[in-house]
Amino acid sequence: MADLASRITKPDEEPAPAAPAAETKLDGDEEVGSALVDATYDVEIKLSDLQNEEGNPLYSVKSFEELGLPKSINDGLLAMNFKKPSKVQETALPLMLANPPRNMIAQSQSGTGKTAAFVLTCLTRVDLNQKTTPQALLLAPSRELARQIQGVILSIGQFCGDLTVVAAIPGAVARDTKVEGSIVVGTPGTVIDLIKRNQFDTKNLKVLVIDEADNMLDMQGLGDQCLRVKQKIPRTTQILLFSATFPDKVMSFAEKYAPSANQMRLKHNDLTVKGISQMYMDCPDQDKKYDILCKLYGLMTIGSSVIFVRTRESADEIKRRMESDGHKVSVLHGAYEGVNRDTLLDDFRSGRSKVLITTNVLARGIDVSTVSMVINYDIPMKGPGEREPDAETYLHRIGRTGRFGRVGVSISFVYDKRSYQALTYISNYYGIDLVQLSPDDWDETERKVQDVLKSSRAKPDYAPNAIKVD
Ligand SMILES: Nc1ncnc2c1ncn2[C@@H]1O[C@H](COP(=O)(O)OP(=O)(O)OP(=O)(O)O)[C@@H](O)[C@H]1O
Repeated sequence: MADLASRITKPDEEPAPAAPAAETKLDGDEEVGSALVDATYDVEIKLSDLQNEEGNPLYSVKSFEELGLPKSINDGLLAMNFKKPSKVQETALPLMLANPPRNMIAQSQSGTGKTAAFVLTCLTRVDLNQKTTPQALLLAPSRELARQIQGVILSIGQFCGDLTVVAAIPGAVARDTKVEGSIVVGTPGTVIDLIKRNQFDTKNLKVLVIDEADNMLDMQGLGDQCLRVKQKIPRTTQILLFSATFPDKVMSFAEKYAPSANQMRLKHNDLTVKGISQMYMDCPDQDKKYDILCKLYGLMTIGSSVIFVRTRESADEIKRRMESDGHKVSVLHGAYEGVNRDTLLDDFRSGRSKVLITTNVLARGIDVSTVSMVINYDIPMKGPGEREPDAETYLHRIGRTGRFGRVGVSISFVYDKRSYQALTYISNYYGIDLVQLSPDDWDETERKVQDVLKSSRAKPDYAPNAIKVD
């Protein structure tokens, strides 16, 4: 307990200020119009300031044009309102685009634009005139993330002519059809099945991207399937591994999987994103967690939020109870069928549903810019008997908010010695100061959370990629 106490700010202290500093200004939103910006808010964001701040993961000195990308791709970036690359884009892109192609292992904080970095590489490397020949394969751990990446490819590549991108996810490719597209994005199990059934010809693949690579290459999980994919692709295929986390135990395997790779690595202490204010709620016991959750929602008008729980059953149970208490919530986990899952996430993305209760299935990669709060209803644990704190999953979960310079709050619920110790371990691992919230002082809790959220609430219809950059 003493450990956590040294890491947390005392209840009567101010919460850590949300980055960026309160004096910075929020620019209008080019796409949705400046009328949406509430001028009375004094905490405002300016992405260009963050991108000029050395040491910030969004910092860059170059423009996309200087990275030598084709005009059609630059036009796509412009249409998405990407004015300047982030650090991972600026640093990794020239290395990935150099010839002869070299493998890459790249680590960068959550929400800092890794997807565009590898998508730009794929779009630059494939011959888009060969519309039916798969030349780039991107693998992700969930159907939601694969679909999201497919969307990013189609957006960035919107001026690249007749771009064909196939989603190789459960139920998407009929048994008797060939995978015909320049780029394929999928989950490893489905991709292996398609290769086995000769539906997917891999012999022309020039690039293989593995997103969330530490998770994908973990031999307790999807590692075996990723190895099988590698055995089926040409030896010359450029391999790109991306994640916000690369624990040492996976790293040696990653280095074998992508030999002689260029590497971009981060230290534990540099992994957290400043825009996410990390807090914890000291709950009296397990049973009170639910009441505290409802109280939190009752008190606060929060943008969109995600509640992470340990099991599918508790996700369903919390949904049932919250609904019977008059809250409108959605739930998504692995027990749901594919297309249902797509609808659920689409509802959440569009704001039709504002609260999403989920398991670790959505802990990684999902990019919904309106998410201003993440709740760790259960502290993530891993290993046999779930006895070890899962610092990686913690980081990915909280990273669903605070994306690309936005601000957000994460609240982790602790209630007993074990959960308290697990959070202590996680906060020490990343060197973070967690702010304590007390269920006995709701005025103070509300103030601490709202202090952070008011800047993101200034733009209720915050569209993805819609921060205006000077
Ligand atoms: N250069 C840029 N300018 C403005 N917005 C950008 C830029 N690059 C990426 N973005 C936006 O930033 C958000 C986060 O990007 P992305 O999803 O790629 O993060 P990530 O690093 O892959 O995060 P995670 O580790 O959670 O998967 C997206 O909404 C994306 O559109």
